[in-house]
Amino acid sequence: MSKTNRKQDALDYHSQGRPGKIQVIPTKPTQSQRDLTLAYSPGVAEPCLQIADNKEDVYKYTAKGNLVAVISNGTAVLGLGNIGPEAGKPVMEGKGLLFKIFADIDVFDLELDTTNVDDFVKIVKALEPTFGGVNLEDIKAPECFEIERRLKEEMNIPVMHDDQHGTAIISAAALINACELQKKKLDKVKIVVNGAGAAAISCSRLYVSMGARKENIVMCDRTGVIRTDRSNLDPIKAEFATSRDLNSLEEAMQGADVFIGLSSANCVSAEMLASMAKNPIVFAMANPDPEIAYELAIATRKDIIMATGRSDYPNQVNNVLGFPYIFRGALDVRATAINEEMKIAAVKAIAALAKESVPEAVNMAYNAKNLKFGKDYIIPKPVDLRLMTNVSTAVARAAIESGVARKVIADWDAYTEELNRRLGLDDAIMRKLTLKARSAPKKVVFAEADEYRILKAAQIVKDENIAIPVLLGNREKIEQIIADSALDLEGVEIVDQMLDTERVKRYADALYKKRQRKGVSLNDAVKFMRDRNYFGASMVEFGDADAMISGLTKNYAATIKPALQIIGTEEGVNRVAGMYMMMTKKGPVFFGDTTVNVNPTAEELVDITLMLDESVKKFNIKPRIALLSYSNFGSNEGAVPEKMRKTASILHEQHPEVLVDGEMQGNFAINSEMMKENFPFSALADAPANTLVFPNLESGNIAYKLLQELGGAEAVGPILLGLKKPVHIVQLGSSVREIVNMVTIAVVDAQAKEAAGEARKKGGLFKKPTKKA
Ligand SMILES: NC(=O)C1=CN([C@@H]2O[C@H](COP(=O)(O)OP(=O)(O)OC[C@H]3O[C@@H](n4cnc5c(N)ncnc54)[C@H](OP(=O)(O)O)[C@@H]3O)[C@@H](O)[C@H]2O)C=CC1
Ligand SMILES: CC(=O)C(=O)O
Ligand SMILES: [Mg+2]
Repeated sequence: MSKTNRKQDALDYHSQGRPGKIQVIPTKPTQSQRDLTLAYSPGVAEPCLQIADNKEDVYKYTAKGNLVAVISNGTAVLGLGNIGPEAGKPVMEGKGLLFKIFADIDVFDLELDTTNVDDFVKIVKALEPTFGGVNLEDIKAPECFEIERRLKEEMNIPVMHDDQHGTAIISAAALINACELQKKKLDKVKIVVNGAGAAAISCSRLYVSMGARKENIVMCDRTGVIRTDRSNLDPIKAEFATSRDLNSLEEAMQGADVFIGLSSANCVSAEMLASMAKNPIVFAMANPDPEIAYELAIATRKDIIMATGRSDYPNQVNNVLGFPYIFRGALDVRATAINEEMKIAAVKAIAALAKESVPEAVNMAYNAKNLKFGKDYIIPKPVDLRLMTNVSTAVARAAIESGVARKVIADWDAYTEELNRRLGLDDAIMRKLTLKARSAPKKVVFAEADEYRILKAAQIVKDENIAIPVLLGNREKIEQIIADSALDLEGVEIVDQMLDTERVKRYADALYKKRQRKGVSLNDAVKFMRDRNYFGASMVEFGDADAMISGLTKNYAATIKPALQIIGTEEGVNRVAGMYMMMTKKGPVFFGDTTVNVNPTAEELVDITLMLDESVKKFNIKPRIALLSYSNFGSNEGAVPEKMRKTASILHEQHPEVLVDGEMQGNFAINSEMMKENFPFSALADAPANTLVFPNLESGNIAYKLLQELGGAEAVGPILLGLKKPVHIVQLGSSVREIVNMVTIAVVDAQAKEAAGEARKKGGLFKKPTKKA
């Protein structure tokens, strides 16, 4: 894309539709006259009076606790300089947008038409009743230092000048990691800082507090090197003045280990970079254009670690990685300040996160195969949702421990869940299942281990200790993909069924015994074992693995058939069925059958309902089951309503312990108020259904797919019900996240089946067959 096009795109982005980037949205219902009476006069007087009695109640009855002011006077907007408050507004709105999407914090951006420090301080101070925190932005040095100092002293809510401290926190995290990768010690490195403004001074101060030596720092401004013998030396710049005989940036750069650019575009040359020490670290952070272009820098030095403030190159060192989460943590404990302890906690959390395995969603967002801690990935990416939990939690903890919190967090797991919920990641169930899986990880055989996504999922479940993966397939091919994608699967067992003649024979013998009267010869059985779905299912049957995952590249029937022939259904169960756990905004809802039975009879639907009932209980959820149709309790005639009615009647008669009702329409099933008003006799009148039984495969399948695409619900499944041992089949083309979810469920399923087997054995009801392998 040409530069002119990009310019027009950026202008269009801001001007099209409703101008600007943010709007205010009510958080309470406003449909009825009653709502309006409560929202405004007279109802609103009640919270007013409560707050008048107790000022702290402002946090209870208003948006204050989640509202941050982003305040600027436009005197140092990005690296564009003093362009004024109106011209700075797009940046401040942009920060508002980032606060919201990354940390669910609401922002009013305020652009003040004053360069006078006293006026600025007076205005902001008077805003304290409105806001939970203040983010000062793009105010030039040296005024910014006094403004921030005075506001911190005089205000009782957290105040942070982000260009100072946000930048310092992120760049310090990046610097620690870059030093480690370049094998340099922070207390030894020679640092050149170009720029002596808000960002540069604060970054240098933080590096010193983290171990860098002041005497190893040379700072430059527009005039050149800041020397102790400079006349009229600004007292803040004097803090980093050097007594060394250096006159220019060019001279300062010679032999330096680290360059920190917080100045303006293109003021560093290739020659300057070439003169730096071995394995240099260069953070050219001026926005929007860095001190030296990324391409030029990496072409000049092969041994460089290069970072910029931009999102379109590797290593974006930008304060966006910090401010949303620092304020989130501070607001959540109602901190009175953002202090050094909280900043250092943020540095450590960000630096540590870069070393953890990268979620596939992040890889996908950057079109990367497998981002990994290294020269091109020294700090996390801004889209990494784990920043929210890791950084906010670290900041909140530090606030409590350092005594600036007015609210204490007692249950940190619940807090983490709350943070995830804010991001719409309300998959508490999946997290609980993950914990359960981790408590006793099981051996899971991956039948399609020559697929990158399967291998990436195997690495994740191994890293997270959810399962012990076994990779089934051509060894050479698997090892090649692992090497090409830099996956870490060291020590993981690979089974190549083509070369494992002993097991092929053993498994084929068993299959032959089972199927010899169904047209399968021993020769056929041996041939079948070359198919990984037959071999994998046999591994599970023989106890060589506890569960199998397959189906990514084959259709459902091709995977399910071997499992049925080799493993078979559970005792007393005549069929298998598929269930989806749909993660909706209203919590998890289970859908069945979505995968196997095309047009089940009422009797077959009874079996399916009982299987769903059993399975939902395994998730520690009390099933509330609705039998769906286009009719409510006889309101319409037709084959389908009749079938569902018959299913309900058999279940009510033969299984009164199951909480089920029908037939009913989908909206009544999940809206208990509607149900109560119209059908108060229904078993689902008190609370909505959480398990939906569909009359046939097409309705179930269509419903879950539409909900996934239009409703934004995550689908976990299909969870195969009814098999004696856990075989789970991921959908054709599933994502890594979906595969990991299925492995987690397979492990929990294996644990449950093992426990049920033990219980039966103890009760003498069922003698477990002795394992042969
Ligand atoms: N990546 C990130 O996250 C962030 C990047 N920044 C970037 O850092 C830069 C500075 O921002 P901020 O500190 O807020 O602004 P300030 O106005 O407070 O400071 C700017 C400083 O840069 C110096 N400077 C400007 N041009 C040059 C040059 N060619 N050579 C040497 N020094 C120069 C100025 O020198 P003098 O004192 O002589 O005028 C001044 O000291 C901007 O480009 C901004 O985009 C800032 C915050 C975050
Ligand atoms: C990123 C930022 O805050 C700046 O460049 O000013
Ligand atoms: Mg800024």
